[in-house]
Amino acid sequence: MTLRRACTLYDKIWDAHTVATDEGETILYVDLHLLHEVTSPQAFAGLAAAGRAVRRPELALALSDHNVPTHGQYRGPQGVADPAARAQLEALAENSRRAGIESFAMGDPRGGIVHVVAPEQGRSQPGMTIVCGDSHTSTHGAFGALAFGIGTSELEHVLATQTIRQRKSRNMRISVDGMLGPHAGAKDLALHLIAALGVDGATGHVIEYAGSAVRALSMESRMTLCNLSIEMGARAGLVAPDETTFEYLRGRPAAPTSAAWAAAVSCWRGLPSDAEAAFDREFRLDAHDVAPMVSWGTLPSQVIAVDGAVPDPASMPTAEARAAAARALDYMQLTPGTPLRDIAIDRVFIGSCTNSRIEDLRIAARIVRGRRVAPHVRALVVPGSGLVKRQAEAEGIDAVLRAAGFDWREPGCSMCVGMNEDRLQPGERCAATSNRNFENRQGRGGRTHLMSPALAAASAIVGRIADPAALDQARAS
Ligand SMILES: CC(C)[C@H](C(=O)O)[C@@H](O)C(=O)O
Ligand code: SF4
Repeated sequence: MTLRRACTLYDKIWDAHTVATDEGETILYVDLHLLHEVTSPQAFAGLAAAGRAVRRPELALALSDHNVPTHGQYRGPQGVADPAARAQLEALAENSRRAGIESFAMGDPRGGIVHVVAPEQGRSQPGMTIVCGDSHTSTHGAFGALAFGIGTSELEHVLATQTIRQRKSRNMRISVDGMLGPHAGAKDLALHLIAALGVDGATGHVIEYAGSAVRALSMESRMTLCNLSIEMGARAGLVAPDETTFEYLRGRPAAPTSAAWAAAVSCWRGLPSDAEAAFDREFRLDAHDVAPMVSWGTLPSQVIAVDGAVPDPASMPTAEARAAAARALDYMQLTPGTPLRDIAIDRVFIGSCTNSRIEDLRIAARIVRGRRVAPHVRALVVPGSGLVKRQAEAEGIDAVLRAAGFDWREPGCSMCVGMNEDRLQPGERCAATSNRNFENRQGRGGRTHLMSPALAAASAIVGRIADPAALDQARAS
């Protein structure tokens, strides 16, 4: 009898992709290389300067997402006013054309945010190694893939060799059991975890999310959860593949078909961590304890339940936390003790690779149906891809949102990062479904409150930070 070491999902993917080891580092084979226009131009330029070719163009996919305007995309890069943005978009189109890398042009309905499009096309699959010059590459871990962000010089190396040099991380399991409450979802779970662990809480670790509450999540929700792993410092976040994963992938353009599908599924079934596998760290959470969450500060860990009040920096446990909270409150122009529900907002942004998939838009539409956005609020919905947009339009979601007063746009990163013209004005306060509430991120002087699509939709209607329960009460009275 041979005794096999009990392995985690992470171990299995790591071992299967190890090409060589060298002085404590491992050369991993890369199955999928995702590219976008902001971090790739220098890598292609470096490659060209070195006279090297792209080794496996068929294992890459390039998307224009950060800089694209959210209207008139059919005009292509020529329609982009900002010359620096236009140059990056043109470079991506030209570089991928030359290298033979699949790329969806601006305005192609298959285009959109790279972390929405690759799963939607069936390119992100269980057991893969996936890299991209973007921190939120962790999103693809929802498929049971090892997916992480890389820097521009690494990007050039992947283009040239289809491998990446890595040091293995520690492995942490976060087990969430029980049922999430009616208005709490994957976003609230992720924000709760970031608050509990801190923005550096998972540094040096690859997280595996497990437990009955995680198993019960849809693929869209698993992507939201894995997306935010990076905001607690993790190298990557994974969910073991299961029937939910296979059902999502079945029939997608790049998914295997017929006999190859059966073979792939049978291989994917062997990926989950062995029952006896040991993790370097374990963290457990009861899903009942997760409330709808809202950020009050300028870090994704500075969050509290929506029925709470702005905390007092003096109540923080360390001098560092007190200083960070005081600075955050100054930037956010908030006073300790103010109930979150009393905070008026100017803007609402429903979008980003965290929350712009069809499930997110369905939730928003369900909440705003038959209601109106508060008169002082400007609200924006940016679907994550052209196909999400189409699907939403087929379901009448756009009509519901437009009737309520939301602006319905074309796909891209948009106001998540303010690299196109969708930005907050100085001092504006925004309820946002994105993942980072850093100073100036959504526009210079802009103030971001992170929350779920359900809360952002409810906040748009009330004109203040709100949860859907507040709307139910208003309707009943
Ligand atoms: C532009 C890009 C490098 C950046 C990232 O890596 O995350 C962006 O996507 C972000 O969300 O801040
Ligand atoms: S949507 Fe936001 S977080 Fe996601 S890749 Fe774009 S800028 Fe980064």
